[in-house]
Amino acid sequence: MLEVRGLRKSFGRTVAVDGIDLDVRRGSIFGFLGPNGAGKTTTLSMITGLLRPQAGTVLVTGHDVWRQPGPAKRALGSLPDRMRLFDRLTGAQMLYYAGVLHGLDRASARSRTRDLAAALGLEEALGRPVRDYSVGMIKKVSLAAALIHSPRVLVLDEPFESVDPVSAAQAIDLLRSYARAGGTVVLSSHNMDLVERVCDSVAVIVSGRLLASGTVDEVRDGRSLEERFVELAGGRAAVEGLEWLTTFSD
Ligand SMILES: Nc1ncnc2c1ncn2[C@@H]1O[C@H](COP(=O)(O)OP(=O)(O)OP(=O)(O)O)[C@@H](O)[C@H]1O
Repeated sequence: MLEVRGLRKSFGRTVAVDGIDLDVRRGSIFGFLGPNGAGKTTTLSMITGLLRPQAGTVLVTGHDVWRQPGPAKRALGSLPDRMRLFDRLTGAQMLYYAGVLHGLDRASARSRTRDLAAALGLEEALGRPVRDYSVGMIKKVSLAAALIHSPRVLVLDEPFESVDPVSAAQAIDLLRSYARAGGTVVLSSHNMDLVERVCDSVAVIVSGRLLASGTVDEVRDGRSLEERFVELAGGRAAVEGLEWLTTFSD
């Protein structure tokens, strides 16, 4: 469903993504892991067509995101990082807007809004402006907006960030049933427990390069995913030179 080849992007002298290849199968949930600044958001933004790569190709359901943007983008649902929202709309208006923008008729946009709000625990919030939402509620309404047109491929940048455990469990149930029905999910996360619970396969990106990819068990290689991740990311830095921190200001 998703085929990425030789993806590359620099910002000035910073090489953010340095030749990434990825394949994600239909019906699977793929986790994209990496330390801060590793290149996850840059990669996901190139996959969804928000950012133009300097080299490489992205095929979504066989369609090139840059050469055939129409069919590729119709197949995609996306939750970008730090997305600017039309936050004077209420949650219900925002989801209705996302639905009709993707070609749903009005009645379907309204009924799917209700279904998604129920599945993600957003019913009480639907009538309030999105700008009054908490960070976690914004994630949930953005996830609902990504799902409303039932895309073939979902690309979610840190969908669980700031989301409480009950809501995260609801979101995971929803993603699992979506994947069982043949949907494909690519998500990035720093939460290793959630990734181990929800993902079939993972890839670890460090400094713009993939250092490991495969099933969760293959990448874990007999350890916990967190231990393996820390090792791939270069281990923990020793806390030195911060003696002043324990002198306390008073
Ligand atoms: N628009 C930009 N202009 C300049 N540099 C950028 C820009 N976007 C990203 N970068 C740089 O590219 C690198 C990769 O950033 P990216 O946001 O993809 O990392 P990330 O893995 O998503 O990090 P995090 O886990 O902190 O969200 C970083 O060094 C970042 O500073």
